[in-house]
Amino acid sequence: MPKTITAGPRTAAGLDGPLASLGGLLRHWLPMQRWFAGKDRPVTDLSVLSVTELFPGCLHLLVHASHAPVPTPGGTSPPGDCYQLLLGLREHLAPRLERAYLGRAEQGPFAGLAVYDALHDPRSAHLLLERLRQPGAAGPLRFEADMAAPLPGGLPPRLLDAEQSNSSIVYGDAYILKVFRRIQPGVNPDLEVTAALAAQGCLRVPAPVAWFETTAPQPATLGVLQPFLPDATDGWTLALRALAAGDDFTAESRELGRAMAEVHLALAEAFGPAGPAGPGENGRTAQAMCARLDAAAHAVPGLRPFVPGLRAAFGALATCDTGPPAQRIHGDLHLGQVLRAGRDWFVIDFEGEPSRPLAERRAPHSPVRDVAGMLRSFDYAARQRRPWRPEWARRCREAFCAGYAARAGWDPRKKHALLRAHETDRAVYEVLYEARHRPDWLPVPMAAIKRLAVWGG
Ligand SMILES: Nc1ncnc2c1ncn2[C@@H]1O[C@H](COP(=O)(O)OP(=O)(O)O)[C@@H](O)[C@H]1O
Ligand SMILES: O=P(O)(O)O[C@H]1O[C@H](CO)[C@@H](O[C@H]2O[C@H](CO)[C@@H](O)[C@H](O)[C@H]2O)[C@H](O)[C@H]1O
Repeated sequence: MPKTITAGPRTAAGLDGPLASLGGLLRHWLPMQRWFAGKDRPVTDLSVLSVTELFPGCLHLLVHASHAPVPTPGGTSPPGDCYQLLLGLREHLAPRLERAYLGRAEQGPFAGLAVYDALHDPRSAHLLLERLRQPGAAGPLRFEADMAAPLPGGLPPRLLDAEQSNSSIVYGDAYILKVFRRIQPGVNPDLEVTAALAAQGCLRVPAPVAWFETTAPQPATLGVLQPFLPDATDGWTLALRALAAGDDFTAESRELGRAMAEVHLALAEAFGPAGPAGPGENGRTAQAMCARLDAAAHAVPGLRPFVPGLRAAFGALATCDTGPPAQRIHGDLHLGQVLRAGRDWFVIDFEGEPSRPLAERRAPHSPVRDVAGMLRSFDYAARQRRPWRPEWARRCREAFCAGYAARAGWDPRKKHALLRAHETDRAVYEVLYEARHRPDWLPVPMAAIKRLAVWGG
């Protein structure tokens, strides 16, 4: 039977009892993972917030990684983050699990056992699906399923190779389980929003069919299972293919704009609009954008010369008093978050920008922010090829906005100040994201920063 071994903070350096010796392995392994958010700051401490034996040979852990506080313009950097881990323990590790290997436990009850990331292990992935098929509890963990849609058993699992913000397992090309890596207290919008849109009858978003959460140390969503679209290709792959072949991508972009407007309408219906932009609302948004810019410029020195030019975009937003009402939005929209199956576009990953606090990600925002995210993505795609194809991106951006306008009833291109400010804010986010996760990609958003700061668009 699954059991909770312990709960409550313990420092890994001084871990006692059954967890002795895991701390050293985690300290080395965690910062190397793509989804680890604190790569730019040394880990000062690791504490285990909860550990549950999910099934024999597999521990479920919530681990808090602390960092030394770094002064920033807004105060100090966040003291750390909580991560979800599933650790396998075996005497002998099969060669196919070598890339999931953390090391060998040296002491305690696991002494001599190989420790590895259990999500790579088909046996653990299979047992995880079995848990979801039989809703119930395991220590602080709760497994829930939409009983209207019973899940078949025995579907072969495969961990998606793509290194992302989370880890996803596909079961028999029928379902996909996203295991969240960075955990914040509260319901994850990727469950909250997809469930609300499903209840709304929105078919553009795969509906959640099962999920799991924890009740300790605080309630939080840990993973969501959704139908897998086996014949779908993501927008990023399609855009790069079109670029490589010299193909036009405007028809797809127009349909994508239309699909996104439909999703926004369904979101407004499901959660309600937050009301028309009141006086001062754009000013408050502009202030928040300025604060994010200052924090990003503090972390990435290359941004600093452009700060005055970028601030002008936020200043223009502050003085403009119109805009579509704020509402729940996607929050991290780009070409990798949309899938095309046949002629239809689907939208996934409603988690929002992973580095923002959950409360902020769940708050209403201008839908222009999502539009800006997608427009930036066309620019990212066009910059993957040499020579750079600005015309290709410009045509896609126009087509996306035209499709959006046709369905939404308002045209993003006519909200110039709003669009420019949101595009600037998104490019600033991207600079920080790339500096932390993919420094080689930094020139891509930096090129947009230069354009936005110097030419204003
Ligand atoms: N319902 C789905 N059907 C088909 N593929 C999917 C589905 N959901 C996600 N994917 C694939 O999995 C990848 C990762 O999913 P995503 O939700 O973006 O995870 P992350 O939060 O880790 O970025 C996507 O880029 C997409 O290729
Ligand atoms: O992992 P997520 O999909 O939640 O999003 C994060 O990673 C994205 C990269 O994988 C990053 O997107 C940026 O790069 C894309 C190309 O790889 C590009 O299409 C996007 O426009 C660009 O923002 C995203 O910002 C980040 O949150």
